[in-house]
Amino acid sequence: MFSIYVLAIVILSHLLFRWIMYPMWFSPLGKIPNAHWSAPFSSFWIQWRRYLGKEVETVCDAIQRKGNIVRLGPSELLVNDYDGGVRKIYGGGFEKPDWYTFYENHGQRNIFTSLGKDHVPRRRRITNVYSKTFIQDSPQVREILSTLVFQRYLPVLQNASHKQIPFGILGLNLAYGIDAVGAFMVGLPRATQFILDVEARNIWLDAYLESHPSDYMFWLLEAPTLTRFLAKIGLDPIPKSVEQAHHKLEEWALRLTDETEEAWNEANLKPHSGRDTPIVYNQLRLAISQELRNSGLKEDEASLYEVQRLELASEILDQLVATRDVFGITFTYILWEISKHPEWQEKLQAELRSVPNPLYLSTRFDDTKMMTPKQLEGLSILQIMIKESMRLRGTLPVPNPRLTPYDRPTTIGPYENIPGGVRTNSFAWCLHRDASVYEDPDVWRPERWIRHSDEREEMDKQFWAFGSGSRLCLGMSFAMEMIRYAVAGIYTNFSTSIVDDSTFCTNGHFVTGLPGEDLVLQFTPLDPVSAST
Ligand code: HEM
Repeated sequence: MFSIYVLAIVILSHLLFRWIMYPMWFSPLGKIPNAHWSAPFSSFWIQWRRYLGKEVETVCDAIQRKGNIVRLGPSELLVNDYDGGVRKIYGGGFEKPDWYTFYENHGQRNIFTSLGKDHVPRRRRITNVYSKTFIQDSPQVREILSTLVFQRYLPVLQNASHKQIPFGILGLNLAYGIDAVGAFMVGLPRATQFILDVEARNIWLDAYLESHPSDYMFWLLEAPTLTRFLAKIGLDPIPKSVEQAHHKLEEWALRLTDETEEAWNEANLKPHSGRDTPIVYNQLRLAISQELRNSGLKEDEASLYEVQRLELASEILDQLVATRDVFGITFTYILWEISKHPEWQEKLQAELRSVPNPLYLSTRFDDTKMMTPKQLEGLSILQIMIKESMRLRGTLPVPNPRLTPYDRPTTIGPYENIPGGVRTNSFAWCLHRDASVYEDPDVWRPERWIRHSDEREEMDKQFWAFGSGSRLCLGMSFAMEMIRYAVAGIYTNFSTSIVDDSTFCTNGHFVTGLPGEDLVLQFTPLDPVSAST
């Protein structure tokens, strides 16, 4: 009898030490302030907040109360200290967790989801065509952007402005991003034409929304293993329609890949010209062929191995999904801010119309005389207005999770000996609202980017709209080029004012492109006399 009591006491003491005392006082994470009293013992609290869709406000509140490095769960941290943590975590190549697996297509990893040693060679296949130098010097990119902005996108706005009807801009902006990135990847003739074809656009966007369902993203991102297990025992929390919609997009991407492969083969006989060139596909395809040859496999140039075909399709779909996820929404936020600030809008218009070759929208528009990317980038008012808008709302407020390395203890800020496998989370949203770096962080103030000073250097360093380190956004330079040309095209030719933003940006609401969300603007043509000269 006595020995049973002793055994029970030993077990209880062990459990008490293992699950309460160790995580609270003895673990290296024990020194880090807790966002919630239960954080050392359980992830329930933070996961529940995520489940309720309140992650961002929860972490903002935790930073206010507890500082820039906070414990969210037994093995999970929030890191909002750039020099003490973010730089090391993202610059040091800390691994991505299971969170990203959801973004695989065809069961194949892509650049975004690749892990460990698989990442660098994948990214290297196409980094050169996504580099700023390539994009700014490429005549094909220029042709693509001039076709999309001046022959498709702006005429839609011109039409609305002639009829004096307010225009809901979000759908058009989503379409612009997908059409442009698609044209860059697979060539203009094969890319989508969603700017013009609203019906096809809506079918694709609906399939996207069904396959990325906001009501179930918690399960898909935060609990993929549990979700798979529940599905196996017949308790799948995710409706079948989600997988079906994803499958539909995968089939679509595969068809696009096959069409581009056909064009690739034909181009061996008759090379592509200009904007018809599938720039990214060519690059990927050449790299994959080379890898096949290096591995000793004999490749028949005309037929891709099935795995490579799926890999190409996975990459193409992922980059279009990345564009859908962030580009159109970010671009719409920029137009929203510019529309809210008429005094800055006027400064922008004056700058854009004072250059030697303004981007006037006229039937005589000649893209060979179009402002060059470098000229555009040199327009300071344009630059600072875009940057300030992206500081406030650059992208979806996601945690960009990483894992501390297993092969060595890690130091984050003043906290040493953090073991391997601890999840860290950092949000551009919070870094951009750090009052010690950005004075009055909630205020849209482009002039903060004008002065060159130590403060400006700090602000640039902490500007994290595109992430940092080895997993910096691959599409950053292309996205910035798309934004600059479209914003410049709009404000050379129109003024914008807000008609209705009640479904776009309300307090505590993050736009994801759901039906019902929109930004309705009035486009007023600017001085038609000079616009037709
Ligand atoms: C304004 C538009 C955009 C913003 C704000 C943005 C933001 C980001 C951010 C913050 C990351 C890092 C995510 C992480 O580490 O978890 C990222 C990665 C990535 N983005 Fe973008 N992005 C934009 C447009 C695009 C476009 C147009 C493409 C199309 C090619 C793209 C492709 C990617 C890819 C492939 C990655 C993964 C890179 C890697 O893991 O090596 N993004 N983006």
